[in-house]
Amino acid sequence: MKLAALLEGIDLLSVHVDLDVDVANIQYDSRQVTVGDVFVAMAGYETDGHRYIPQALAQGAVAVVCETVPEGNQEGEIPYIQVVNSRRALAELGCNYYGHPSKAMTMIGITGTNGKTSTTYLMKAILEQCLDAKVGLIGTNQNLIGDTVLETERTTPESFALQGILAQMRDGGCTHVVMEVSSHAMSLDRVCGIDYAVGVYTNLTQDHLDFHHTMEEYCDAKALLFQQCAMGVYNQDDPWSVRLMTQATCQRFSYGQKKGANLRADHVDLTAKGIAFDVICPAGEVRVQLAIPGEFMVYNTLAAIGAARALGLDLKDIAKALKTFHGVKGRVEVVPTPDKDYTILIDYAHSPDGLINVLSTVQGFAKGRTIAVFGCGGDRDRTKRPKMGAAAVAHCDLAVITSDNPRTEEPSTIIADILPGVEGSTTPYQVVENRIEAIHWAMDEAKAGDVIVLCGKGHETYQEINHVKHHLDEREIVAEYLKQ
Ligand SMILES: CC(=O)N[C@H]1[C@@H](OP(=O)(O)OP(=O)(O)OC[C@H]2O[C@@H](n3ccc(=O)[nH]c3=O)[C@H](O)[C@@H]2O)O[C@H](CO)[C@@H](O)[C@@H]1O[C@H](C)C(=O)N[C@@H](C)C(=O)N[C@H](CCC(=O)O)C(=O)O
Ligand SMILES: Nc1ncnc2c1ncn2[C@@H]1O[C@H](COP(=O)(O)OP(=O)(O)OP(=O)(O)O)[C@@H](O)[C@H]1O
Ligand SMILES: N[C@H](CCC[C@H](N)C(=O)O)C(=O)O
Ligand SMILES: [Mg+2]
Repeated sequence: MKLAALLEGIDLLSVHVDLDVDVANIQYDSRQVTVGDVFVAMAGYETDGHRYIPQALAQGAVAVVCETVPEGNQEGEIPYIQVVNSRRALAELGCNYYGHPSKAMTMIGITGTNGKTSTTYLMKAILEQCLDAKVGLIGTNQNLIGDTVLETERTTPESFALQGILAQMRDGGCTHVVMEVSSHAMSLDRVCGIDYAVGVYTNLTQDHLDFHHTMEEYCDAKALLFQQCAMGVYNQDDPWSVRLMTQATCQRFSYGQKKGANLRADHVDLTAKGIAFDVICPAGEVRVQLAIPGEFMVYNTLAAIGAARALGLDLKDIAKALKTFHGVKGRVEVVPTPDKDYTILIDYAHSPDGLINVLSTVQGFAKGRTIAVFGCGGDRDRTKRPKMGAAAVAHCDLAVITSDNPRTEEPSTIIADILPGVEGSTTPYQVVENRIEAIHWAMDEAKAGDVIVLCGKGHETYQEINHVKHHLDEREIVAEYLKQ
């Protein structure tokens, strides 16, 4: 593809390269550059891509896209294009390179602290059943083209990779894409160039303050989605929704349990086996049943119904589709414990609000004690750690404090950050630093009717320590210990 075609529509400050040159690929990591590529230099949080321009050129880059004039360009021999914002340029290059795949499909973007993954799967099931559509899904657990799985590292991939995935979805026959849009993605322009038919907001509670610094900044990052969609479907019961929608440029459709919501849940019935409620909206009323427990699932279900209604789907068809939904890996997932009189659940709660929600749900139906096994991720928001500790002991009967993904931090330091939130509570707790031993400890401790909730790792089948992912699948740990 010619460089000129790749740059179409992009705001350029200056051009110092032959635009007729053929481009093989686009790279934002110099280490990936091969002959014929364009290298996009981006300033980051760890380092600055502008530093690696010489390396990219040495490896055969035909042009560099950058924000500042490359160092060492005294002779004027570096082929570069200066732009205002490299991250945005990378996204726009991606749109051009792959032929704007998002324009060929109906795009649904879901944002919020908790519930994004759960809601994307609900939405995919609704679209497949109601429209017989082939649906692409992008999110934390995996990317899906219909039923074909693509592994993923990020909740929302970097923009260029994202456009590549969307192209695969378009070429694979998808008519709809449901995707999680993280706040990092909004702040770092990963979804730039995508026009969403529907944007969905679940909720906002503390997480990622290492990156966003304040809740206001975090909210405003998510709010950007509602300047990039035609219809915004939002949780009216969430206190941040007012601020979130202040800057919105889209049409609005609210959901919630309180009066005044455009889509409302009433006569909510919560049991150990799932949820049931009446959905009331201008199009009519229908009883919805879902085989996943938890009041938070009422909200995720409302979010998905709201998005489906925004696309014009029939309310009764939506309810029918939800009846057969079987859940998401690592979200309130039951682990087989044959011959045992206690239950084990795996869940992805990794924020104070996530813990409150899943543990209070379990306390609502557990016949015995609710035993929470949890830790906090390393290299992430430190201020959420004592709050997660306090949330856990307030909503369980026994807390087992352990490691999550320590990343580059000392596990004992992370646990020391959790403990101030736990101390002073009357709920007993035990520290077992090694996660496998912590699970064994909880299983040894469990009595008839108890429910052990393994929190935080959900679908993850690894533990990340010092940049290395070590295999750790909680399903296998339980199964192997039961065999012994
Ligand atoms: C905070 C954050 O999101 N950082 C992302 C950001 O990194 P960065 O800008 O700090 O990059 P950097 O390491 O400083 O490097 C700057 C530039 O120099 C380049 N470079 C670097 C070294 C070199 O030798 N050559 C070179 O060209 C890098 O490729 C990069 O383009 O841009 C990188 C390139 O796309 C991402 O890989 C990186 O994600 C990091 C790894 C990350 O952990 N992100 C997490 C926090 C994240 O995005 N999470 C969200 C939310 C999760 C959720 O709640 O669901 C997600 O969407 O997954
Ligand atoms: N609507 C909700 N409100 C609060 N907590 C929720 C909600 N939905 C799910 N949770 C809890 O949060 C955990 C994470 O849910 P889910 O994976 O759907 O969220 P997410 O927004 O995709 O998270 P991430 O940002 O890490 O990808 C669940 O395992 C559950 O414990
Ligand atoms: N997307 C979230 C996932 C956290 C999962 C949990 N297991 C942890 O490592 O904290 C993050 O990157 O912060
Ligand atoms: Mg997710």
